[in-house]
Amino acid sequence: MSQELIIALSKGRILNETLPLFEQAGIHPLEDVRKSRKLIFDTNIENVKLIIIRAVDVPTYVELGAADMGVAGKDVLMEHGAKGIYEPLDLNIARCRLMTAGMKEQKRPTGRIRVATKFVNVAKRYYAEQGVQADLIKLYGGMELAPIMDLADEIVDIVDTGNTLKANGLEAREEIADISTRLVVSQGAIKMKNSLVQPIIQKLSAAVEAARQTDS
Ligand SMILES: Nc1ncnc2c1ncn2[C@@H]1O[C@H](COP(=O)(O)OP(=O)(O)OP(=O)(O)O)[C@@H](O)[C@H]1O
Ligand SMILES: O=P(O)(O)OC[C@H]1O[C@H](OP(=O)(O)OP(=O)(O)O)[C@H](O)[C@@H]1O
Repeated sequence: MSQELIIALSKGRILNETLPLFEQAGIHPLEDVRKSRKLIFDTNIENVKLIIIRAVDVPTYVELGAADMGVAGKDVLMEHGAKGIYEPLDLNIARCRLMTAGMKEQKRPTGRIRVATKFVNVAKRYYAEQGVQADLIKLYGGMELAPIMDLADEIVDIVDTGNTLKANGLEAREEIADISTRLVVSQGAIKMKNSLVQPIIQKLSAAVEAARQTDS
């Protein structure tokens, strides 16, 4: 029996940029994933299937081997910890920065601070490295509201254009990491399905390079 390969794609913002890269690499779903309520899709390659799940769940599927490969933001991978997951390729999409931010022209208070974020693990590590005592407040979106409502002194969030910060009277403070979307591969797939995995990495790598050339 031929081996099956499962690739987990993040739905939401990344998906629109991921599908054309996969198409260029010779893999496309057999139906329009944006119109379907299905979560698992056959592709033009008989033994390759796509699952389309929330971005935060991609590292879990790949780490536990329920998916062989995945596509997720570096922010999500950093937050998850992504132990034992290989990260062979930067797909160079959804580029943004993970930053601290606070109310415009207000300094960070001295002593303990309250930090609201989706990225509690990354934030905890970052403030500890900076020698800042931080109480983390887990939120699931709209982080920019937290300092306005005096729920937090600072936030840790994604910044792209900076428009969301500006529209809410906040400013970026420190950069924690440069973020882009990565291709990840499970330990098991590297060991047991390398003959399926390697050609996909190579073709995606060529697609990323072609996109880079078009952009420049
Ligand atoms: N404003 C942005 N500009 C560019 N890239 C972004 C931006 N916001 C998030 N990203 C990147 O895109 C990824 C997916 O973003 P998206 O907004 O779809 O996810 P999410 O809000 O975490 O997902 P969900 O809707 O499941 O909660 C993030 O993990 C990050 O890497
Ligand atoms: O710098 P900008 O270009 O304004 O982009 C940054 C915004 O984009 C993301 O939010 P998203 O739209 O995913 O909503 P969320 O807050 O619900 O996660 C992020 O959390 C910021 O709020």
